[in-house]
Amino acid sequence: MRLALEALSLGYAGRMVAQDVTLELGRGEVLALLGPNGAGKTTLMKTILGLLPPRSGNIRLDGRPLSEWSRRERARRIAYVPQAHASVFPFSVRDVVLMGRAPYLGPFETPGAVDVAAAEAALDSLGIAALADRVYTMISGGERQLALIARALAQAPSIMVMDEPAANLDFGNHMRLLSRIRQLADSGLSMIFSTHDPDHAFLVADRVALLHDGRLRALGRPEAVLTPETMKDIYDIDVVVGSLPGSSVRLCAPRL
Ligand SMILES: Nc1ncnc2c1ncn2[C@@H]1O[C@H](COP(=O)(O)OP(=O)(O)OP(=O)(O)O)[C@@H](O)[C@H]1O
Repeated sequence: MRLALEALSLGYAGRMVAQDVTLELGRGEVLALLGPNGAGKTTLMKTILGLLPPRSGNIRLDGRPLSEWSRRERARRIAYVPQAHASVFPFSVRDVVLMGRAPYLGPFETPGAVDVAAAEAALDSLGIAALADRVYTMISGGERQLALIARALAQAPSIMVMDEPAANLDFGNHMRLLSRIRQLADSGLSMIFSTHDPDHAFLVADRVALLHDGRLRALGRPEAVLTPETMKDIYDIDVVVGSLPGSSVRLCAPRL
């Protein structure tokens, strides 16, 4: 098992966000993290990344407690894609992506040919090679999001944790990203991504973890977890779940 959360409690000083979260993530598995605003998705991701200590319980990476991994070792295994932010520093997109190579460089070492090649390959694989020389602060929110995903790919991790990765993307890039997530998983990368859209889970996730009211309310295959009953219970919205004629993919539509 790549990642195991064992009876994990998470939160901030004086504020418990969720308790008793137990789940495992296997090689090449895609896990979608859903839950209402404030349910604790970002908090859970920060805890998995070692940015926030667990309140109790354990996290194991490749069977070894996360607390025993050095920051550098951890960064070679887990990459994080935050929500696109506007950096204040006018780095080129290529340099932002090259930052993903930091865990492989010594303290004063500058990136070499292998690092540049990894950055270029990551940019290429997302179809944004043309952005390489643009200034990160002067591209669109969606382009920044793709650059951050390229940075994570350049890091060559075995697990990628993504906070609403499709939030800023147009419909085309959105669908291309989801299919890229599936391809990367099929090549062995394990993925956790948060989303507010149940259809994202239906499209690419192997399993869904649903956080609500301080608990892991459900964990399982999208079709087992994202039912009209659960959606009503969690979001107080009536939905229909089904497939369009000629398609096997399930979709979730509101009954307004
Ligand atoms: N730095 C912090 N200190 C204290 N409480 C925080 C902090 N950041 C978030 N919280 C609280 O922790 C809870 C979980 O927040 P979190 O950001 O993990 O939710 P989320 O599921 O990612 O929400 P959203 O869907 O709105 O992004 C919320 O009640 C939030 O107010």
